[in-house]
Amino acid sequence: MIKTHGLTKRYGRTLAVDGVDLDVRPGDRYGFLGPNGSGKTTMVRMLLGLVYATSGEIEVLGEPVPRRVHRVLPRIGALVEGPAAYPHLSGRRNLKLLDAAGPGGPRRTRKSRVEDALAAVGLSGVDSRPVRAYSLGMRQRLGLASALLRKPELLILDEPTNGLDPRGIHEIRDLLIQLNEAGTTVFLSSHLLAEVEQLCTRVGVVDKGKLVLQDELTAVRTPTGRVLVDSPDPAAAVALLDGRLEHRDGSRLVVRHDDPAALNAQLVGGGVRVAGITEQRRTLEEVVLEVTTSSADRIDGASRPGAAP
Ligand SMILES: Nc1ncnc2c1ncn2[C@@H]1O[C@H](COP(=O)(O)OP(=O)(O)OP(=O)(O)O)[C@@H](O)[C@H]1O
Repeated sequence: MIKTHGLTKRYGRTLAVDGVDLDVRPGDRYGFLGPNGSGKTTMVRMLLGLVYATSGEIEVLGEPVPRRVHRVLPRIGALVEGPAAYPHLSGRRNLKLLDAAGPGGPRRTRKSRVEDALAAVGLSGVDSRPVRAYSLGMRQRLGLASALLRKPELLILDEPTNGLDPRGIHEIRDLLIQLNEAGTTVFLSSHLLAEVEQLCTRVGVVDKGKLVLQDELTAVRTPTGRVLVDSPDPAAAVALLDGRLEHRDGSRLVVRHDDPAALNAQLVGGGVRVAGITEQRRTLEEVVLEVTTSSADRIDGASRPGAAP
């Protein structure tokens, strides 16, 4: 779906993207994760032919970009930082103009295409007020609606939940999962670990322009060699565990063990009731901290004494 080879972008002395080999496969919900300033936006812009690479190759939907980007763009939906819209027109009017401008489909079905896109992003009740009166979250939703107008095979989204409140984030996540299950491949950039962990099936981690990790989320989140047990008979469980108990918090036990099924059989066989049992896996945060260096510009700039808030 998206492949890059040795993709590099230099702005003067700044190496914004450094030799990235991206591999986004059909059906992925791919999270491109990195702190602010790590090169995510530059990467997204290069994929869309908006910025030229210094070196390296890009292929999107089997076509070389930027050379054949005109063939690619009608098949994808994109949302890049600060979605553009005519501020004096309503969201609905903006979408109609956008639909008319592209190879969206016949004019008589335009209204239904626009209403479908508005409904998908939770904006169907929007009135005729101009876009300049929209909140940041509404603008973001409108941007997503424009990305959906052409029922794209691939969505490329730069920080799609920027400016949304928790409910909005939840709705957009559900929408992206729904679209993905209906066949759309989703590529999104984000600096939010939790967002990627909850939404994505595959993850790429970028650090100072370099791709330091790329894999399926389940492969990344490897087992820790611990099993989490919840039992209404914790004391009896501990007695059976033979020194393998690592931690106990009320009815919850952390046990050094790598086979939850075998442990469950042992506990139940010993007369211990088990309310819940799962294998503990590393969190995405632990994995990311391991593969990235400390991020110079993460947040610390604003918290320095005397720095502007
Ligand atoms: N047009 C430009 N001219 C010069 N430097 C740039 C330009 N665009 C980006 N950069 C630099 O390239 C690096 C990567 O920036 P980029 O915006 O791609 O990162 P990002 O991960 O998207 O960050 P953010 O989430 O803050 O947008 C930064 O050091 C940035 O200052």
